[in-house]
Amino acid sequence: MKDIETKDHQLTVALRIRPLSDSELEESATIVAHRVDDQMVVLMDPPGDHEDVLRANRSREKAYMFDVAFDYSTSQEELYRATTKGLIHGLISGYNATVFAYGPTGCGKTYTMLGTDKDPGIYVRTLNDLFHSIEETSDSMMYSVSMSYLEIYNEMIRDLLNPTSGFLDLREDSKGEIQVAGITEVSTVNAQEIMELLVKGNRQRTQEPTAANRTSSRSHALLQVCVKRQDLNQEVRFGRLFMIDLAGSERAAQTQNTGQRLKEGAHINRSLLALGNCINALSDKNAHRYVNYRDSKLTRLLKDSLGGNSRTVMIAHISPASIAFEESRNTLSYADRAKHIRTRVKKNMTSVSHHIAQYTSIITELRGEIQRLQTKINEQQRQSSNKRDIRHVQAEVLSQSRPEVQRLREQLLQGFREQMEIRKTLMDLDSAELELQVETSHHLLTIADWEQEQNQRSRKRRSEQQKERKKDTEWREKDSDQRERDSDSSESETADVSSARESLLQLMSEQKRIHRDKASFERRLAQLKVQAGRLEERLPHTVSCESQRQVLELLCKVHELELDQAELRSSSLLKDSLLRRKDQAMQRFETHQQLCDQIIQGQRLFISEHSLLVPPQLQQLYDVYTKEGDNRRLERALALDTARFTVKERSLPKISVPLQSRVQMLDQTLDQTLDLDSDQESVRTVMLERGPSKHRRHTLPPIHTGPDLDSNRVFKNSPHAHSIKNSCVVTPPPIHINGKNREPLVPDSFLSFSLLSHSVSSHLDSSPESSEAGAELMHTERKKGPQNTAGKAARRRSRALDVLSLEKPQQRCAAPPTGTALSHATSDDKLSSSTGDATTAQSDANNANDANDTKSRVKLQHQSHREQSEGCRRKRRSRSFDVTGRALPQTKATVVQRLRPLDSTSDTHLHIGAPPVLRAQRGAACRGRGVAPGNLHTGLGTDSAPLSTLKRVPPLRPQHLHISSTQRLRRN
Ligand SMILES: Nc1ncnc2c1ncn2[C@@H]1O[C@H](COP(=O)(O)OP(=O)(O)OP(=O)(O)O)[C@@H](O)[C@H]1O
Repeated sequence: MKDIETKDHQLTVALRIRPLSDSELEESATIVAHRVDDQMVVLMDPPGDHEDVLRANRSREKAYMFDVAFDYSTSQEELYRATTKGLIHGLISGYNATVFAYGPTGCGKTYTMLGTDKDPGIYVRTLNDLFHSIEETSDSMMYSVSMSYLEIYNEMIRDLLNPTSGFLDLREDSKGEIQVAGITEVSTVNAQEIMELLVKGNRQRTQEPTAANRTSSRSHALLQVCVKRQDLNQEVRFGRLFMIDLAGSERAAQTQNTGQRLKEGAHINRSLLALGNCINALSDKNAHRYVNYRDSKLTRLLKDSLGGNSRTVMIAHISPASIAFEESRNTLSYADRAKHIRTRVKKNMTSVSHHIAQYTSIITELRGEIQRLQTKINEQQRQSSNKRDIRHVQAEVLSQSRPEVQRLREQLLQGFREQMEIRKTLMDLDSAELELQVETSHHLLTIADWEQEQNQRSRKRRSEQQKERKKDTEWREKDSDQRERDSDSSESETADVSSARESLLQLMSEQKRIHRDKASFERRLAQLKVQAGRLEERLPHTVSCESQRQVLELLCKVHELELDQAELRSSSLLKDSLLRRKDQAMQRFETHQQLCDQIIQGQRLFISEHSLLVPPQLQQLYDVYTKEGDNRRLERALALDTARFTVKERSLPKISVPLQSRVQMLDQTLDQTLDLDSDQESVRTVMLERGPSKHRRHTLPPIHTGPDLDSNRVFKNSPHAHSIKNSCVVTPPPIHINGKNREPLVPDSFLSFSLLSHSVSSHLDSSPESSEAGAELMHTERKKGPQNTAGKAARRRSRALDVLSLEKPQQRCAAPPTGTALSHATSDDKLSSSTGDATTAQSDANNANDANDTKSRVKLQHQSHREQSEGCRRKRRSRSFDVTGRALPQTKATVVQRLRPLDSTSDTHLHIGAPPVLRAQRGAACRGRGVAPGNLHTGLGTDSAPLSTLKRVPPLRPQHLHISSTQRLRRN
C-alpha cells in the first residue's frame, strides 16, 4: 500500500475477485482470474481459446499488478483496511479522498461498498472509523460532519436523502469545484444518525433485477462526507470523502435487458465509457492531453477525484469465471491504466494567521466605509442645521415647483372663467329666444286672425253675390257700400298683416342666428370642459406636493360646482318662464270661460224673457254646458270642502284668526257656488236678486228687446224677420226633447261648443274688464255700424260679443228634421207633446194661409212667452228650459232659410247638426255650407247695421271646421 499522504498522489487501484456465483457454479464455470499475491492477478486464457484455431498459438493470459489484490478469501474488513481506512486520517486532516468501486455488473461492487447487515461494507466501516477518530481527538479538536447521498440515474441526479426534491443540477463554484445545487446536507456528529440516513438513502436507490444480478444497481451512488476540524490553534481543515458505488457495465446479451432496463444499461455504459476515457486521458503519459470530464455527470463529479485534489482509491471488481473473461479483461485493463493516474493532493486548511490577516483587511475596509459614511452624515447635518425644520425643506420643494403649479392654476382658472362666461351668454341667448318665441306667436296669431277673417268675408261675399241676383237695386247699392267698406277694412288689415309677416321673417332670422350662436357656444363649452378634465388628470403627475394638489383639486371642484349651479339656474329660469306662460294662458282661459258663462247665461235669460225659439242642436249644447257647469261646480265644491275640512280638522286649533276668516270666506264662496243653480231661471233670479252691480262679471249688460235697441229694431225690420214671422208657428204644441228624443250628439256638440269657446277666446282680451268693455263696445258698434273702424283690439272684443247677436237668429230658427217648431212652454201644465208626425205636406198646405195668420200667431207667441216667463220664475229649481215642438206649417225652403243664419256665422258647428235632406237642399240652392247673411237681414231695412260686421265670426280655424264637419257628416 502506497503512502497516500504524499502530496503527489498516484491513484490507488485495488482489485477484488469475487467468488463464483451460484449460477456460475451450476454451469461449472472455469476460473480464469487468479490472485497470485497481494498485488498480482493473473487472467488466464479461457478454456475455449485452446479449441479456437485463431487463438491456438496466441495466449491472452496476462498478469496484472495493482496496489492491492483480493480474492474470495478476503474479508470486508481486510479490504476496508487495505483501501479506505487510511483515507480517514487524511480526511480529518483536510485532504479530499475518493473511493469508488468499478467493474462489470454482478461482480460485487455494491457488496464491497455497502455490504450486508452482518458484513458491512466500506460505507459503514468508514463512517464508524471516522466518528471514532473524531471522538478520539474531540478534546483538542472541534469537528463538524455533514453527509449527502445522491444517485445518477439515466444521467439525472436525485437526492437520496430527499427524493421529493426532484432532479438536481451540477454547478461549478468560483474555485472551479463542482457542486450539486440544492443537495441535502445533513450535519451531525452522531454516527447512529448517519447510519440511519444511509439506510434510508439506500432504500431510495434504484435497484432492479436483471439476468446477471438479482439486485442490480441501475444507477451510480455517491455518498459524500465532509469533515470540518478546528484545532486549538484555530486551524481549520476541510476534508471531503466520496464513496461511490458505480453501476456495472453490462452487455445486453448477458443481462437480457429490454425496455427500461436496456435504456438504463445504455446510460450506464455511456457514463462508464466517459469515465474510461477520462482514465485513459489521465493515465496517458503525455502530460497535456485533454480530459473530457463533461461527457457525463459522473465524470464531472469525479473531476477532482480523478485529476484534482483528492486521494483516490479505485476498487476494480471482476468475476473469476471464464464466462466473464472479456469483462474481466477490460476491467483489468482499465484498472491497470488507472493506476498511472496521478493527482495533486493538498490540505484544505486555513490558518489563524491567515484569518487574522483577512480580518485585518476587512476591518480596515470597514473603517474606511465608516469614515466615509460619517463624513456624509456630518455634511448632511451641517446642511440641515442651516434649515430650522422640515417646513423649510418643504417650502424649498414648493418653491421649486411653484412656477409649474402657478401656471397650472392659471390655466384652470382661465378655463373656468371662460366656461362661466359662456354659460352666462347661453342664458342670455335662451332668454332672448324665449322673447322671440313670444313675439313670433303674437305675429302668427295676427296673421291667422286676418286669414280667417278673409275667409269669412270671402264666403260672405260669395253668398251676397248670389243674393244680388234676387235683390232689388236698393240692396245692390247697400251691398256695394258694404263691399267698399270690406275692401277698405281688408286693405287696412293687409298692412298690419304684411307688417306682421315682415316681423316674422326678421324674428325667424334672428332665431336662426341665436341657434347658431348657441351651437357655437355649446361646442366651445364642451371643448373647455374637456380641457379642464385633462388638466385635472395632469394634476397628480404635475404637482408633487400633496397639499398643493389638494388645493388645486378643491379649486376645480368649486368651479365645477359653480358651473353646475349656473346651469341649474339657467334651467330653472327657463322652466319658470314656461310656467309663467302657462299660467297666463290658464288665466286667460279662465277669464274666457267666465265670459262665456256670462254670455250664455245672458243668452238664456234673453231667450227666456223673450220666449225665443231655440234649435235643438243649440239646446243640446246648452244641456251639455249645464252638465259641465254642474260638474265644475261640484269639483270646486269638493275642492273647497276638502280644503275646509283640512283646515278645520287638522289645523283649526292652531290656525290664526285671518286663516279662520279665510275659511269662512271659503264657506261663503262654496255656498254661493252651490247656490248658483244650473237652472236658467234660477240663474236669472239669482242675478236679479243680487243685482247687476254685485255680479257684473257674471252678467251681461242688459239687452233690451224694445224698439230702442238698434240691433233689435234692425232685426225686426229686416226682410228675414218678416220671413220668420211669416213662417213661424205662433203657439206650437210643446215637445220635450230630452232623453230619447235627443240626438246622440253630445260629444260632437261638446266639441263644437269647446271650439266655439276657444275661437271666441282667441279674439278676446284676457282682462277681466273685457266683458264690460266688450258689452259697451258691442252696444256702441251696433249703434255706429260697421263704418266705425275702431282699433284691432276693439274689433276682436266685439267679435266675441257678436256671438250673442248671432244667436238671435239661431234662436228664432227651428230646424228639427221633422219640421217641428220649437218654442218655450208657457208652463209645465200647458206643455204637451207636439204632433211630431206633422208632415211637410201639411206645412205646404197651410203655407198659403200662413201669411194671414202671421200677425195673430206672433201675438199668441208673445203671449205664451210672457206666460212661460212667469211660470219659469215660479218654478225656480226646475229645469224649465223645456222645448216644445209642433209641426211647422212651412215649406222646406223656409226651414232651410231659417237654418242659414246659423250657417252664415261660418261656424260649422252650429249647422252641422242639420239633417242630410236639408243639407242637400242647401247645397243645391246656395252651393255652400253657409248662407249669405243677407238672408237673415233681408228685412233689416236700409238703415240697419250690416250683418257682416255685426256677426263677425268666431275665429275658428278652417282646418277645425273641416274636421268637425267631416266627423259630423260621417255620423249623419
Ligand atoms: N466477495 C464476495 N463475497 C461474497 N458474496 C459476494 C462477493 N461479491 C459479490 N457477492 C455476491 O454477488 C452478488 C452480486 O453482487 P453485487 O450486487 O454486489 O454486484 P454489483 O457489482 O454490485 O452488481 P451491479 O453492478 O449489477 O449492481 C451478490 O449476491 C453478492 O452477495
